[in-house]
Amino acid sequence: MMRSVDEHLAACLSVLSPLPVVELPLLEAVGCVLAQDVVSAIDMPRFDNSSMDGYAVRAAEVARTPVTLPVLGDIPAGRGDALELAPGTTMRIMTGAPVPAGADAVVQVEATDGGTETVRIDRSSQPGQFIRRAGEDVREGQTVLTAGTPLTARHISLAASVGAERLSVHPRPRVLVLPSGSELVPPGKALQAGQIHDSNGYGLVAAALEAGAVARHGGIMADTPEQVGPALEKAAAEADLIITTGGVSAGAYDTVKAVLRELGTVEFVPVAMQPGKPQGFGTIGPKRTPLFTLPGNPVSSLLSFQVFIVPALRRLAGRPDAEPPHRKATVVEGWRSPAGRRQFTRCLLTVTAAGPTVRPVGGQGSHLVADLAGANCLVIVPEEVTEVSPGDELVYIVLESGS
Ligand SMILES: Nc1nc2c(c(=O)[nH]1)N[C@H]1C(S)=C(S)[C@@H](COP(=O)(O)OP(=O)(O)OC[C@H]3O[C@@H](n4cnc5c(N)ncnc54)[C@H](O)[C@@H]3O)O[C@H]1N2
Ligand code: MOO
Repeated sequence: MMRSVDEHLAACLSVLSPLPVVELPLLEAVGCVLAQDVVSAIDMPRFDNSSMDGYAVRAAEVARTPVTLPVLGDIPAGRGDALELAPGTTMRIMTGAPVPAGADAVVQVEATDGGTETVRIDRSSQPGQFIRRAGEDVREGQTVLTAGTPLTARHISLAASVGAERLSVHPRPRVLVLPSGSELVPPGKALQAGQIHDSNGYGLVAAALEAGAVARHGGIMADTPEQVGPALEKAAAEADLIITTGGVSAGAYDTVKAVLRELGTVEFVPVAMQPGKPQGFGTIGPKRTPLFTLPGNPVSSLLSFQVFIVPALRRLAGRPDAEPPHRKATVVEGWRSPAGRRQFTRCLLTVTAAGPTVRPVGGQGSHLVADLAGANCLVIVPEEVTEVSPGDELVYIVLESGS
């Protein structure tokens, strides 16, 4: 009995919860989800300060211009001693410097002769002009960032402004990718008869990095229980999520499946999708580390990552579940799809003035990595549809957000 894509995803997500909260220095928290509100201990601006390089004045004293006033000193940014502007005088002041007591406006230098002993002021000023008031941005005790916020540069900048040095966050999930197969050798090594380069290991680590995880290639596992067993146990201790590929269908050397039957609670289920039918998910080891066994075919493994592991990583990282894909495009060239299975068709999405259109890219065999690299979206063909025709409107998933 096959499981639907939605049932399998729900089964995987039901055992996952956000990773325990850690405190991280600001720059390590970028991309993580904030787990605790950030409250400001200070007003911002902290003190009334000038927004222009110029002269601190009493507005009433420069109402009629030109007027010449003595300059009694300089206030650079960072000056901290208590200052008071004597009546009938002025002080030079720089952008960001504290406004002296008694002054209620700043005249920008361009409206003066720029003098340092005395200054001629050519333009009158309103009370409050060019003064940034204490607390007008943030009040002491104000919550500036709320738990649940995915932290971007804007949020890190704000946290730094209020002096937060470390933030409580859900950490980035640590993902370990373990491809299996005695035929695999890493790129860079010469291929002997019967061998192929491991592409899944690299593709999946790249996909996990793109999804915001801390991802690592854990090395190729040959199809022997002596390699697979210890590699999985070690991974269970080190990672927050393990991905294996290969060795899970009906082959005589499907070692991953055989070893996991002994090791954990991993369930192997055919899922009603194409490609990517043979799926496995469960937990292993004392920490109950989640583990996905993805099919070995390279296209199937990357596509399964999109469908099941992207949502799983969101859950671990403390992000809310994404909305199901809903954007639609118009098909310009038809194709066939198997009955009873949800097909994820590699397509080229083109956005024109008339709206988005899609056409299939190359062959749909799950070994065709070149054609996958040429696609930029996956079109979702519902289970009951067997024939896709030009003019049909179908939902699609964009493969890379950055392109
Ligand atoms: N008798 C059956 N045979 C197969 C079935 C089936 O239902 N009955 N399902 C087919 C489907 S669909 C898929 S998908 C694959 C899944 O097989 P495995 O997950 O066990 O993967 P392998 O057999 O180890 O490898 C499949 C294929 O992919 C290549 N491969 C594996 N790992 C990598 C890698 N890291 N980098 C690049 N290429 C890799 C491997 O050489 C094989 O060609 O099973 C079908 N068979
Ligand atoms: O399901 Mo396989 O993933 O079709 O190639």
